[in-house]
Amino acid sequence: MDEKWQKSFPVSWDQFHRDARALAWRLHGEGPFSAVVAITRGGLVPAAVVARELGIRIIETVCVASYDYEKQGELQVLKGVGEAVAGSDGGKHVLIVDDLVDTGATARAVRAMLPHAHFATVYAKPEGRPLVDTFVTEVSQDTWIYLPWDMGLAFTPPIRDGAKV
Ligand SMILES: O=P(O)(O)OC[C@H]1O[C@H](OP(=O)(O)OP(=O)(O)O)[C@H](O)[C@@H]1O
Ligand SMILES: O=c1[nH]c(=O)c2nc[nH]c2[nH]1
Ligand SMILES: [Mg+2]
Repeated sequence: MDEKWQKSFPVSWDQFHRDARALAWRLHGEGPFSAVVAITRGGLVPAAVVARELGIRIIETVCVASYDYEKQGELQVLKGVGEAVAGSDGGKHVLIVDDLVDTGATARAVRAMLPHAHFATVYAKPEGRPLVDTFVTEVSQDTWIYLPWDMGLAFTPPIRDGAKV
């Protein structure tokens, strides 16, 4: 692990589903929302859960890439928000969903596209937190969140032999 990341926060599918559902509960009172914009790829999974819970059927994507594993590179917007969802009102009644906010670079870029939309993430780190309207769990800035789609089952050495928390 890069020395910038001192702690790890592994999340199972079960836990992620529970946390995404908790996000939907928090968003329930904020709407109504006419559409969800998922920030790919990480936002696709919570967007599906939230859209199911809140009965939203219009799902749009904004495609952004910035990290190559744990290294942050230049932010690239590969696909913007379609006109049908973006409209002319700056995204009023639109819900933007991502898995997490870290430095806030991704959130800042997408917020600029839809300034009046509601921005929601499952996890938030302190630097990015001010950019998010609704989130579920905060983790420290030096924590790397391991999402379930990036992991597989593997042997873990006993604590006595140097297993890391
Ligand atoms: O707040 P930031 O510092 O911008 O980091 C947060 C973003 O980084 C990750 O996406 P990534 O660019 O790795 O692409 P992915 O969703 O396809 O994994 C994560 O899913 C967020 O979208
Ligand atoms: O899987 C991830 N975990 C993180 O903590 C993170 N921060 C930015 N991008 C990230 N992706
Ligand atoms: Mg992402």
